[in-house]
Amino acid sequence: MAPITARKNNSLINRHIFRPSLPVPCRLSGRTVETYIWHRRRFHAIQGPTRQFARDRARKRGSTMRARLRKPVALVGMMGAGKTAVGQALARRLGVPFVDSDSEIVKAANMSIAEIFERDGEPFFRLKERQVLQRLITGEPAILSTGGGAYLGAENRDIISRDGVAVWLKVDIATLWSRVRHKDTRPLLRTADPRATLERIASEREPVYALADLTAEADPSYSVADMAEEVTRILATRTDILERTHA
Ligand SMILES: Nc1ncnc2c1ncn2[C@@H]1O[C@H](COP(=O)(O)OP(=O)(O)OP(=O)(O)O)[C@@H](O)[C@H]1O
Ligand SMILES: O=C(O)C1=C[C@@H](O)[C@@H](O)[C@H](O)C1
Ligand SMILES: [Mg+2]
Repeated sequence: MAPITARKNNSLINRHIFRPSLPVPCRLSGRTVETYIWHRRRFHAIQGPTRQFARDRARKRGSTMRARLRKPVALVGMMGAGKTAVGQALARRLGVPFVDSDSEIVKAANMSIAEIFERDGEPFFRLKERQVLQRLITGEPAILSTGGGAYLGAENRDIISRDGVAVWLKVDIATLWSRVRHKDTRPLLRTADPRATLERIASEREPVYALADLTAEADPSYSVADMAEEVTRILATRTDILERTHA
């Protein structure tokens, strides 16, 4: 019989460790059997805590997943706040549909937002935005990402609060700028000094965004998933919005 090399022994051992139902490799050399036993002991030592950890994590995730959204949630806030990116992650997490008012306008018009602004002007865009919001807030639980300027209109705020709740994604200027600076798709930032424009718009709008029912404040270190988790936590502070169905 050809001698079993150390490398071959290891792969055999691994197969038996991860598939313990396989017959014990009793024909292996003494050293291999010792190593095998050592690995199995180690496997059993780590198997318990690892499985417990996996169960805890699944339970934690499961409890979040089993929370039931009771109303439509409209994410509001500045360009680059993450209404679209976080909204998608949040909808997946809660198992509800995701809709985006900007995308719906683009789809309906078959033009980009910049093109609509250019051809028909901002007031026309705002009119379409209001009509789209009215259509999207159906009363069914969903996550609705609004355009950055949508919440400024009093009529839009009424549309949102009639059936749903508004959550402000509050993000500092430096973070917003780092996210929007590389794209020129936002017509309001096509100015000589887009950063100064962003700052001005943010300071004018903040008092209005602050009228939202809830505020989720982003830490600059948050990923999209972290922010979705933070919004979930904030929503869960209101049982009329997010009902936990699993402790
Ligand atoms: N928490 C985050 N961490 C990392 N990147 C993010 C985060 N939130 C958003 N981003 C990124 O920043 C960019 C802008 O985000 P997004 O398009 O979601 O903003 P928005 O609020 O929908 O803006 P707009 O009002 O212009 O539609 C995207 O590339 C997105 O992936
Ligand atoms: O902040 C805004 O006013 C805007 C934000 C985007 O979502 C788009 O709705 C559009 O570019 C206008
Ligand atoms: Mg968006």
